[in-house]
Amino acid sequence: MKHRDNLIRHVRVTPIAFRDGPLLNASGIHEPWALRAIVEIETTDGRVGLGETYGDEPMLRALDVAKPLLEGLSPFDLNEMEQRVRAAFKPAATAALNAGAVEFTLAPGSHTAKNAAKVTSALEVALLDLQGQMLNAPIVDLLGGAVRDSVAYSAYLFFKYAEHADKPYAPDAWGEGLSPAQMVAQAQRMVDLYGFKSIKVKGGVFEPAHEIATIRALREAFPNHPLRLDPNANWSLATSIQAAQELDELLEYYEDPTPTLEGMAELSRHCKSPLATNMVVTTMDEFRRNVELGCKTKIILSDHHYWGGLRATQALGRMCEVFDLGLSMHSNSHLGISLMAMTHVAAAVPNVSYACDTHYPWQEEEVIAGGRIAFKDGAVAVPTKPGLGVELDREALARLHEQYLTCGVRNRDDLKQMRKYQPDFSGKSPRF
Ligand SMILES: O=C([O-])[C@@H](O)[C@@H](O)[C@H](O)[C@@H](O)C(=O)[O-]
Ligand SMILES: [Mg+2]
Repeated sequence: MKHRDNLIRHVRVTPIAFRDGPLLNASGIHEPWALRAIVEIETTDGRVGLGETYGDEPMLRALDVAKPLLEGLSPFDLNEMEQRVRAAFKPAATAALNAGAVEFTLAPGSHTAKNAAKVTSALEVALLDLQGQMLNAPIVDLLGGAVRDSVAYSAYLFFKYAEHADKPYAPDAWGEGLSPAQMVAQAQRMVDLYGFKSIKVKGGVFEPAHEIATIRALREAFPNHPLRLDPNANWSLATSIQAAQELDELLEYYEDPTPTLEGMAELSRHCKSPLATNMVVTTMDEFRRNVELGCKTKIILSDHHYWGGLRATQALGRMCEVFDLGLSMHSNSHLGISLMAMTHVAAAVPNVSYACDTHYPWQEEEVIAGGRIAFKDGAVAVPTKPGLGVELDREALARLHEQYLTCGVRNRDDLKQMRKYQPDFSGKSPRF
């Protein structure tokens, strides 16, 4: 049988909800349940390719629209799949879908532009998984082969409460993380458990002075670990400039302290730390505008989930090389299928020059067979099994789907959740 004789027979999307900690951020706080969608693409010979992506309602609807687009394709038709998805999700087509049925409303506002990229990515990973299984090769080999044996991740610290306001299950093992000393303890635990060699702090939560004090405490406790702070654009330009005077000595990079590309460009004139982003350069259009502004935002945090997939992330890597920009990797609450996809692509992009972000240590539950993916010395070994290298644990999938059905969360809303703790929480941004 020729590889192209094997066609796509069925696409299944299963929304899941898994436990997530009370992690604080600029918008508010994580809800007790994080949502993802597990994509399974089945071929005529009975193989199943896996993908993992966002599980909020607009994404589920977008995937519903995308399912029939795979009809008649082979897992090797990535370009044709992408063209079909682009045609179905270009703004006019999206408007028509939205007009057709109110409940069809896809991702709102500026995110509309990302619908095609998000859908392409979810499908591409599952199709690459199938290709790898058919060719008996890991995905990284389909991307040109690994340039490293393992992919380094950073310890991703969050200010956090000890437990959720709603108390839907027993508190996690991490305890409260509010004071600088508690954050040092959180970092120590994460470094001890996983061996991370870089540390990132999710900021934009407390007064900048408190977050700077936390970074100082971490610097003292971990003199050799590069440190990053990410206030998620919750600091005004003036606050970011002022904070830079102290942070410049302490940070490996200063991630999205202030909103807009223009704000970041202005900030760059007043600080020494390189500026990194996953907020102001999220599409090729924004990439071009960053170039027009003189590439003042120096490090791009790629994320295959919204950049359009693994091959698109490789293309982004090339673009960063051309414009002499650094490259790192962003994450959101995710499970092992995503971690594997991130690891394959990071292994195939030579200029991923920083340890990548991952929320994985915060997740207790899994949907893949064989237990949690291991970190050694802060890194995940590049998989060598065919395809993604992971299989679904069907019982776990059923359990996490049941949690989705009963948890009541349908769209992530960190602000609404925060108001359960602080009813007058404004959600104003930038707040400091
Ligand atoms: O999980 C969070 O709270 C993060 O704030 C996440 O939503 C961000 O997208 C992300 O981690 C970031 O680096 O901005
Ligand atoms: Mg960020």
